[in-house]
Amino acid sequence: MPKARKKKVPITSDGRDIASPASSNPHTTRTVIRRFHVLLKRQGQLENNPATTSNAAELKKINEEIAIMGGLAAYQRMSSVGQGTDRGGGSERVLINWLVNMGFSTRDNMSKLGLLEVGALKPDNYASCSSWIDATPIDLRSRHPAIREQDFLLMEVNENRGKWDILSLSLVINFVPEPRDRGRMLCLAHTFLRESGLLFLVLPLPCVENSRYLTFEHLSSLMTTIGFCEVEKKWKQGGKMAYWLYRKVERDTCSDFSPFRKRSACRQGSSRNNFVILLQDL
Ligand SMILES: C[S@@+](CC[C@H](N)C(=O)[O-])C[C@H]1O[C@@H](n2cnc3c(N)ncnc32)[C@H](O)[C@@H]1O
Repeated sequence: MPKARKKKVPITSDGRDIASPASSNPHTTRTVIRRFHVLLKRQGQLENNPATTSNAAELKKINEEIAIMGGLAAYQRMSSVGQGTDRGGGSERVLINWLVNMGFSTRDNMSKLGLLEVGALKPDNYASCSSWIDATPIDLRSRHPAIREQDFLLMEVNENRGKWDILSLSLVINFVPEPRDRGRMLCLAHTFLRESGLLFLVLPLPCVENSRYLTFEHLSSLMTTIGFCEVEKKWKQGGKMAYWLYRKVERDTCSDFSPFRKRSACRQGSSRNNFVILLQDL
């Protein structure tokens, strides 16, 4: 007897429903997210390369695979599953904890802290702190009416210069395929923060622990060059995430971006990844 055929589920659906993350085990989630990163990176490279026939063909194949996987919608769904199960909750908990310890939640007669949350999968990550944090969540693709659909890299510079008390880039830099755009994000964050404003940065630990081009020390000097001073850092051996809190300081007038304009190997070995952040002159 022929086998009954499984009913096909449309995997390219654009469900903006944040309440129903795909059921998935952590291993599947990580595998899919990793594949997305590989595809997005290659997509970015091909889009910036000369338009040859073979590049166009490869780009078409990559775009098809991304679409078959469900596009950004599926990536966001997987990330929100990862946010819940894999990491014991969202990274905002780490930031909130640090801010509470710094006394921000108990300041009298102070206006609320204006927080720009870039790459927000949920609209209410900071709801528990609404008495002292005024959060503005944005994302390339909004999953909820309260999340503004906005590319951070295209935000109006003059409108946002010095506007924000806190800016969150949690698992966003590693999503950006082009290393110079990653650097531009960090520079824009510096511009958008008010004097002494705070930047919350989260990266998957392997981006700094096992990259050929980025170590903790290299990241630290890159951030100093941009004009950030480290306030807090949290990661553990064998963990998945690394968290930092930086304070904006005035950028040195003779800040030299040249050591960060090109890749230079910090570590050797074939098992390394190639994650890198590059800076361009301002
Ligand atoms: C891995 S999710 C991270 C979500 C969440 N912040 C967290 O920590 O789990 C990355 C999100 O960043 C968003 N993103 C990437 N580049 C962006 C940009 N230039 N502007 C706004 N959002 C961006 C993506 O659309 C995606 O939803």
